[in-house]
Amino acid sequence: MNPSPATPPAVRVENLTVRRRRAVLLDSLDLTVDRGVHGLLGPNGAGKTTLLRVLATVAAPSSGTVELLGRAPSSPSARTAVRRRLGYLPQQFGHYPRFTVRELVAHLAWLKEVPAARVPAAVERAVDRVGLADVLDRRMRTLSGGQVRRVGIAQAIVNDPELLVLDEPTAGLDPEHRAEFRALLRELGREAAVLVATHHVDDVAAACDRVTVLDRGRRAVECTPAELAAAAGPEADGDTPGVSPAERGYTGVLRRFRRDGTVAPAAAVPSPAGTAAGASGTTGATATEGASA
Ligand SMILES: Nc1ncnc2c1ncn2[C@@H]1O[C@H](COP(=O)(O)OP(=O)(O)OP(=O)(O)O)[C@@H](O)[C@H]1O
Repeated sequence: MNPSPATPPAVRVENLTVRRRRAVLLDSLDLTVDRGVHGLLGPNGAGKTTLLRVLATVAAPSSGTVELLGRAPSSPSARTAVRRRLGYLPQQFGHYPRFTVRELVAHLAWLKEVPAARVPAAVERAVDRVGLADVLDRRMRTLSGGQVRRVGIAQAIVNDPELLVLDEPTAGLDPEHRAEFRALLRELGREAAVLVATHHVDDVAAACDRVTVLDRGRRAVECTPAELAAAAGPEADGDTPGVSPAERGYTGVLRRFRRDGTVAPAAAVPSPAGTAAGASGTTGATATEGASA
């Protein structure tokens, strides 16, 4: 019997560098992402959006290797093939204010070449999954900012993508819908590779299997949320009230990375049971190298 060929990772990035004029936005980055939810953390300007734009095939790398769903998106036909299997919520989700929610999501489904007969049901399912079934036939211009963001998530998942790239999906969402979105993220991660950039460290702790912390275009660490929570070290702010273990771990990792230029994987590993900040699906592995309308 022939063994089945190994499935390539959804994302394989090696030595990725992105330069714009004289600035280095991403510096020799390595990243491998498989099925599950992978969080991307980092301060303003760290390069999260730049990385996600490359992974969504809307920005080109200056150098390095990028493979998405097993192929390099280096030709127009390869990019089209990848985009059919990709979902992307950009940081700025542009839309047509006069379209209804149904029309907008259907339009995006059409752009992603979802077979016409499947579009109506796919639209209703995607909109229902983000909790907007009751505004399906409302015009976009009548929605709140948080509702528009959720339509953005609906259009990203309407084609049941194998690779889902979400840039700050919870920006502007109220606490109830953020909690619902975490549950949706976990559900999506069972079927797809999901990359999510956020400033909500606790969203990562609650919904991600792995996390990468970027700083100034470089990777500070890649680990599980439990390892991040356990990595606070003396650099983080003690037991500041209101600061979660995951947030302390994030701060400690960043400060150590800036001081030493590296964060040893061992620093992120010790994770006695119960110290994780609600991490789900963590494997305990050591830190590894790893269209808007
Ligand atoms: N087209 C461009 N030309 C030059 N510099 C750019 C360009 N786009 C982004 N930058 C710079 O690249 C850096 C990384 O930006 P990026 O938007 O990727 O960061 P980010 O981590 O997503 O930040 P934020 O959390 O604020 O959204 C920033 O310093 C930004 O000013």
